[in-house]
Amino acid sequence: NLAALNGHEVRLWMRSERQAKEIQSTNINSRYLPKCPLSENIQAHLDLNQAVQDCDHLFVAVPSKSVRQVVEVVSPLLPSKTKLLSLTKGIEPESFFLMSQVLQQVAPNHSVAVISGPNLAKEIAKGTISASVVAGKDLAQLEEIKQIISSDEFKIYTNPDILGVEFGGALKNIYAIISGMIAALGFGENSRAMVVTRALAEMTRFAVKLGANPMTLMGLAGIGDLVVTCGSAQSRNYQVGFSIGQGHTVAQAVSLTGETAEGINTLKVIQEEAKHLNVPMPLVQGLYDVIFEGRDAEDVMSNLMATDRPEDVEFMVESL
Ligand SMILES: NC(=O)C1=CN([C@@H]2O[C@H](COP(=O)(O)OP(=O)(O)OC[C@H]3O[C@@H](n4cnc5c(N)ncnc54)[C@H](O)[C@@H]3O)[C@@H](O)[C@H]2O)C=CC1
Ligand SMILES: O=C(CO)COP(=O)(O)O
Repeated sequence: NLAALNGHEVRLWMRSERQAKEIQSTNINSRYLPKCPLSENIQAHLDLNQAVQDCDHLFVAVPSKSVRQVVEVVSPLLPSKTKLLSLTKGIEPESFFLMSQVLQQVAPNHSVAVISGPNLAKEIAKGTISASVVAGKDLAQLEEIKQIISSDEFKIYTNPDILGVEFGGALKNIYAIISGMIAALGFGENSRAMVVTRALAEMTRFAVKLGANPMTLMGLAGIGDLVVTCGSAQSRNYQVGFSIGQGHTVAQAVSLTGETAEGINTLKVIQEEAKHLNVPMPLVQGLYDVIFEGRDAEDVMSNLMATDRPEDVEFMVESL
């Protein structure tokens, strides 16, 4: 919608004929954005071939579990000029690939960039002021993306560190679940602030182990997204955590949101990889114990910090 409001022709590929017809006739997507009239520059298409014909930029915004299968279908249909942008925040379990790595593998002859940051979709659709960070090797592509979706209400920053941007966006969903869970358990604002701070330490520790720049996690894709997702009941991951804290099972909690909550899948992948790489992540392990080992949430959260490292911050910036 941001691109369409800037006058660009936007084609939305949809599987539901009812939803496509609704958007074509009313410019409303009642299933996901019921109160946000969409730009008339958006055309809904059921036919993927039509949707990507002569396409300059392909925005991939499906859940991480679907990215590979969708891009495998669409890749052969793309013109050679098409550049790919991933909006998806997740990690592929089997390969431990980030979304940019999946896209690069499936569409090796196309430029790939990623976008992430504090971006609750409904607020962006309502035009509230937001910002995102884009990362990628093709600097022309980053500039084009800025031109396509920037506005007075939506600012785009750039960062060369694709790993840091993608790990920030994927890992923050785990901590949003914890934040919702402790809110439901009656822990206070101080506890949330401690969780957010220690989450940043864990995310940075892990991302740096995988080659990211620690300073990237101090930006929109790290602390920015962590703050909004851990602090807002609009976050589906926060909602899932809150429901779990109320005593619902994970399956019940996920179905209550009715939308995608990437944090459950990301938790499984990160817990396993952190153990394999010997990266201490007590918050990740604690949530894993609650969700997959059936440990009592209150006990786990109360004892959690006993196992954390004593340093407040680990990545001291050398004197500038
Ligand atoms: N909703 C938000 O506020 C934000 C979401 N994201 C990320 O965007 C990604 C997608 O999540 P949402 O759009 O929020 O989820 P959603 O559950 O709201 O919508 C997912 C969309 O993908 C479609 N879809 C699912 N599987 C598909 C498949 N195999 N083939 C074709 N279409 C398929 C669904 O029909 C639906 O339209 C996630 O990784 C999420 O973290 C990123 C920033 C903000
Ligand atoms: O990524 C998001 C905000 O930046 C959306 O968060 P949820 O997926 O938890 O709703």
